[in-house]
Amino acid sequence: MVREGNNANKYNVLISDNDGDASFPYRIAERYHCKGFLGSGGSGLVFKAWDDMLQRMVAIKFIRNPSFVARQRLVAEARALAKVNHPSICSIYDIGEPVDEHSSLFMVMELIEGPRLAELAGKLTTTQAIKLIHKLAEGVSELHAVGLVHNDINPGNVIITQQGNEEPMPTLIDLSIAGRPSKQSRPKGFGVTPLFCAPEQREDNEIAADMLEKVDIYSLGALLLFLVSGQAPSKNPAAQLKTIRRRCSPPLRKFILRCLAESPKKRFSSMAEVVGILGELSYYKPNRQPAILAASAGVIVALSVLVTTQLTPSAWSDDEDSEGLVNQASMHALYATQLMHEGKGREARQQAQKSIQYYRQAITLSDGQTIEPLLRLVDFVVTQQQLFSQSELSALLLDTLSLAENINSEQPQLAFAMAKIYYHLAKLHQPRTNVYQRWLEHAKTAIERALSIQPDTPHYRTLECKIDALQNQSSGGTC
Ligand SMILES: Nc1ncnc2c1ncn2[C@@H]1O[C@H](COP(=O)(O)OP(=O)(O)OP(=O)(O)O)[C@@H](O)[C@H]1O
Repeated sequence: MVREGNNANKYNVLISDNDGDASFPYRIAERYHCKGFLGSGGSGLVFKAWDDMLQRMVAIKFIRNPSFVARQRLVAEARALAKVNHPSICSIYDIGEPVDEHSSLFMVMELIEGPRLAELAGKLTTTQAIKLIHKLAEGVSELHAVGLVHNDINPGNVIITQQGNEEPMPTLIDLSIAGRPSKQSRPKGFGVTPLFCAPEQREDNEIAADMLEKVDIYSLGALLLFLVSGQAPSKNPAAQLKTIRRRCSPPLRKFILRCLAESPKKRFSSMAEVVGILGELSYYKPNRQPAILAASAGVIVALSVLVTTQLTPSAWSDDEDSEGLVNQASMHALYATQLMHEGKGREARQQAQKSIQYYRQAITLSDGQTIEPLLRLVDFVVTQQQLFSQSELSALLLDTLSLAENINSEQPQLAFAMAKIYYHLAKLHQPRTNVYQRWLEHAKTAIERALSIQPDTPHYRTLECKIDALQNQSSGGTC
């Protein structure tokens, strides 16, 4: 059967249900062979193809109606994709020139095959949902770090892949309306998906430059709500969340509501902050808390008051396992974030210190059997710029490094954890200082060690690229 409808375009391309019969809408470089139609959006038609030269399957995006503006948009999308290297953001391979007068530009990218996030709504456990959105947030945070905002994160733009027993990996596609925060004209209402876009994206007023990233924060919160409840956000997400109390702990509810705040100013300050909190939430297990805590399922403050007044690290450390200690650390970390948001910096700092204390105990107790507490401590410390000075953060990382050095293990994860510590130590120091260069060299050696044991681990590759980028930056080049 041949279908046209939604996919009709200037070239009257006919797309067959039988993958083998599909053909590209216009002629492109001969090395690419059409292997089927993947999908279409407002401006593009995407096909699966075989790249004869590099002997691999790829996805190719064609312009639906080639015009000067459409070509500019494709180039802008390609450039946006080229700026980021993260497993949660679709990789770009090339952008090709027209081959004759009836042809146009085309974009060659990584082929991502799997279900859309939309198909998983309501089917994952809460922890799986948090972990998935955590990975996605890491990718979006990389986008923000290079000055881009996605603008249209929705369940149709995230494809889930899974290799063997590894955890599912979400990949964000379609950066066609990704914009720079500094840009004057934003893609107002253009192409965005109404149920998942921020309220300000539906209005006519210009969004202030410092608020542009908040639209992605809103959409990520909306995706998480969608995954745990099976429903898109309604006008009253607080009421919606109450109906799924059993699946949604008080800190998670609070997190989602803050992402979905009507006013962008009330949302989290940055995607990096969102990444940090999702990391904590993925470890938070309400059923591991004492009954009295579970019963006080009101707000995180109630939980935290109990934490601070009734529990001391030493009281817990005697009979607590490493996982329990990490859970305690997460609670204090979440509370620290809450206090910081309320402007209570001193109390927030105390909670952050408690969290660090618990993480340290967990690292000692786990004795190298799991590297998770070490990585989580590093991730927590480096997101605390508001609470600790640069020299304090540096001292905390050095302290963590000595804990890591005491672990006697050949695990690649340990090398990865150490690479991460060295990388952040370098980031805390001024470029071109001797100590900066030394940390970077150590980071490079450690990540190479991890990669020599487990070469195809995406997050090892991502860190390697970040280290290379820092090295290039200090020598004036780019990654
Ligand atoms: N890298 C990829 N791998 C596999 N399938 C893809 C890939 N990129 C896009 N697709 C498929 O093609 C469809 C259309 O892609 P996309 O949404 O990027 O097009 P678009 O026209 O730029 O979107 P819009 O203009 O609506 O923002 C997607 O919904 C998806 O099904």
